[in-house]
Amino acid sequence: MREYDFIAIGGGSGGIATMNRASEYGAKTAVIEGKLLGGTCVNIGCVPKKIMWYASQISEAIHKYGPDYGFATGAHKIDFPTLLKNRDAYVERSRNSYQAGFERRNVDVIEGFAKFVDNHTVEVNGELIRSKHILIATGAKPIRPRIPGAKLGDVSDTFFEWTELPEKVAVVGAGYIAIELAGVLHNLGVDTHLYVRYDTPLRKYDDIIIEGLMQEIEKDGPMLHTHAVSKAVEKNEDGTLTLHLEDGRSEVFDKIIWAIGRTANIDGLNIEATDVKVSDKKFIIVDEYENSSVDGIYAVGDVTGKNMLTPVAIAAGRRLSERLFNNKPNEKLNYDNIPTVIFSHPPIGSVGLSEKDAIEKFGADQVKVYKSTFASMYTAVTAHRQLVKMKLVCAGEEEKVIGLHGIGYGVDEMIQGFAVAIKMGATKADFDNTVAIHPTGAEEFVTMR
Ligand SMILES: Cc1cc2nc3c(=O)[nH]c(=O)nc-3n(C[C@H](O)[C@H](O)[C@H](O)COP(=O)(O)OP(=O)(O)OC[C@H]3O[C@@H](n4cnc5c(N)ncnc54)[C@H](O)[C@@H]3O)c2cc1C
Ligand SMILES: NC(=O)c1ccc[n+]([C@@H]2O[C@H](COP(=O)([O-])OP(=O)(O)OC[C@H]3O[C@@H](n4cnc5c(N)ncnc54)[C@H](O)[C@@H]3O)[C@@H](O)[C@H]2O)c1
Repeated sequence: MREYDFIAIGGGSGGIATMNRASEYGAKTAVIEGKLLGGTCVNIGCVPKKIMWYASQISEAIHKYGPDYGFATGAHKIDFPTLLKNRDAYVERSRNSYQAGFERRNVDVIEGFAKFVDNHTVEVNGELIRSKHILIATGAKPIRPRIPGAKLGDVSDTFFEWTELPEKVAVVGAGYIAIELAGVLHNLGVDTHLYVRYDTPLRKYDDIIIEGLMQEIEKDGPMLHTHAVSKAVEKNEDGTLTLHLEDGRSEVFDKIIWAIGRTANIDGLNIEATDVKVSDKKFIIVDEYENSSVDGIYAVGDVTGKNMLTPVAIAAGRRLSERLFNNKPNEKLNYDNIPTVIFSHPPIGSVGLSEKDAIEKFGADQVKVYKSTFASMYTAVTAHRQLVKMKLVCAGEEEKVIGLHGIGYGVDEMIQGFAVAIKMGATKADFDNTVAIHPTGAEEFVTMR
């Protein structure tokens, strides 16, 4: 039987980062991966998505803004196979880049699906592997609605397998993935319809973001269908799909994408062979130190259901290894003020509390809000003037900045630095004391009155 100090079940963002860090302190480690190293982010998530987003940005620049900058209009049609070839080659290079790091640090890679035998042993390809510490980092997977014909639709995983662009697509959902994929398809010229269950997408976000996104959608698409509850999908003789809603509405599409959330990926893990507790929604229950209910078994990343973002899985895993193998017994990830971006059109960035959450937490008299709306200079000279909307949420007499939100051109690249300031406890006065960079969109965050 092979023996290790620490093994990761799952070679995605969390598993890889955790084992790499542990091995730097001398731990004997292995990453067990059943499919492709790099997991969701590298193969069917952040990376191929961002490349598709860049492609859609280029398309937007050519067709929407280009003509008013003097560039010729006309037949700039996307060559989809070229995009896919270059996207997939980049993904493969990213995946292969892990190998050198593993070799340098002596991390073993075991190809195959792991399943638990007991609290300290897993089985892979018929071989038993024992480890003092075991990390569950098996990620999450997309869910489909429980309605007739749901299987006829795609999910984000299968979206990345498309070899041609359909003419007409329905995207069902109101979160990150729905907004991002609908935006990509719409800007690549696909007739895209977004179906949400309530009034707007992204309902958990600050009002200013929802307002900004709704304005853009109403002005420029994709076509939004609100109060839309899917009832069934039917395949037609010509191969198209009809999406039926509860209220009797229906429409025909070439493809339907479900983007209605993700659930923990623990099927086949034989978690029942351990004493690890899982939540009603099948996420692994962990404490603030990423300990499961069993001594020596931990979980990080999407499988815990906490902030499903790649840098979160990485940061939590690295801190876990610092705690276990570098004598830092109190090391853990602080989940407050995690910045995040939605790669919509225009992009959205957010860190800290929304105005609503801040008022709930501190009371309305303790919260002061600064807002700004202006036309992005990039679009202002064109017929497609696009607004940038920004908000600072401040608390207490000293006006500590506890929330920063924006939607607009370039916002995706603005948020990271401001997140550092917020993490350090910056006040509105600190923002005001920072000299602006002109002409940029970001300068607005330090000049609001
Ligand atoms: C379409 C999409 C776009 C996204 N875009 C972004 C983004 O822009 N920015 C961002 O921060 N996050 C983004 N995310 C989220 C991000 O991909 C995840 O938060 C991140 O990948 C989580 O890492 P993880 O290690 O927890 O799991 P994963 O990366 O999912 O890795 C889990 C791995 O475990 C393997 N596995 C599962 N079971 C077993 C088993 N029994 N034995 C062996 N191996 C097993 C799987 O094959 C997988 O490779 C996106 C997600 C999706 C779906
Ligand atoms: N840019 C990024 O960082 C990025 C991009 C993509 C995904 N992610 C991560 O992946 C996670 C999962 O993304 P997601 O978009 O699948 O989930 P999500 O939780 O962000 O959104 C799911 C949405 O689907 C809606 N919904 C649920 N059931 C529905 C139904 N039956 N019909 C219609 N709508 C329904 C929900 O109201 C919710 O708005 C995100 O929470 C995020 O953490 C991050």
